[in-house]
Amino acid sequence: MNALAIDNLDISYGDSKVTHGIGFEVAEGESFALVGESGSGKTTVLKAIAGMAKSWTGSISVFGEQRTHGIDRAFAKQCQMVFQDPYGSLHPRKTVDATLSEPLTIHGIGNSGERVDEVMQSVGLDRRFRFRFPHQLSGGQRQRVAIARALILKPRMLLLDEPTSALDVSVQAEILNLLKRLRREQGLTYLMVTHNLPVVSFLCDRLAVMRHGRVVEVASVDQLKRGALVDTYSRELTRFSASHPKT
Ligand SMILES: Nc1ncnc2c1ncn2[C@@H]1O[C@H](COP(=O)(O)OP(=O)(O)OP(=O)(O)O)[C@@H](O)[C@H]1O
Repeated sequence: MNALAIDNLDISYGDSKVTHGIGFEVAEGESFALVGESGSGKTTVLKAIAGMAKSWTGSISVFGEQRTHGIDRAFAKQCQMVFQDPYGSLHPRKTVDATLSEPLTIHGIGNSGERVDEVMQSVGLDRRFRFRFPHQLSGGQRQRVAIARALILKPRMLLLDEPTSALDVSVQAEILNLLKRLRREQGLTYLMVTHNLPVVSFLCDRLAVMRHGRVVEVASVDQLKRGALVDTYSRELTRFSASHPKT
């Protein structure tokens, strides 16, 4: 079964249509990247899947279930989103413990103490951080908390919106290694938005290149590494990335 199947997806903000006939599929256990120029609609696609962009037509199916236009509990247990900026996405007045316990309370799951302990361990957060607030953590630690929050309900898929781009370069590799390990250990499926093609090569199996709200090419990471993308814009993007490796 596919983890995700998107077909003919048009997403709008008000009168402005942002994506046009988007379609791609992500297999269970696969790591799939959305790349392309700024404003091409990559984050908007993640938001529509997550129920945060409500005006769309077409079809979005997650583990065989058609998505509705909102956020529902059954979906939240299957699929969670991790945002770019861990500081902005964590409540400043909630401790790590409160942040991680909240989804369990909402879903009526007991055993909260043990589950929080277990998830903190799985993302490499020491116990001593459990009752700290976001401002008492480093950027990398905050992103570990955000990933832990996404994992606490044991979802099968993560939507990752540039999960390392707000972090110091020295911390980016740690978080990428963590995401790679978690995927292997938990059999997770990833759909990740990034500008960084080396990140795609490191963490993904396939990618879709987006431009002006359309998918212009779907390719394997092997093709990317061999410089064998075929679309003119995709080739420009890889050339640009090779000459500007840090962008
Ligand atoms: N909440 C919103 N209301 C209105 N327009 C929006 C909203 N969010 C995004 N847009 C517009 O939708 C288009 C796509 O934005 P989106 O953030 O999906 O692009 P992106 O490819 O993820 O860009 P980036 O790589 O810079 O993050 C842009 O023109 C953007 O200005």
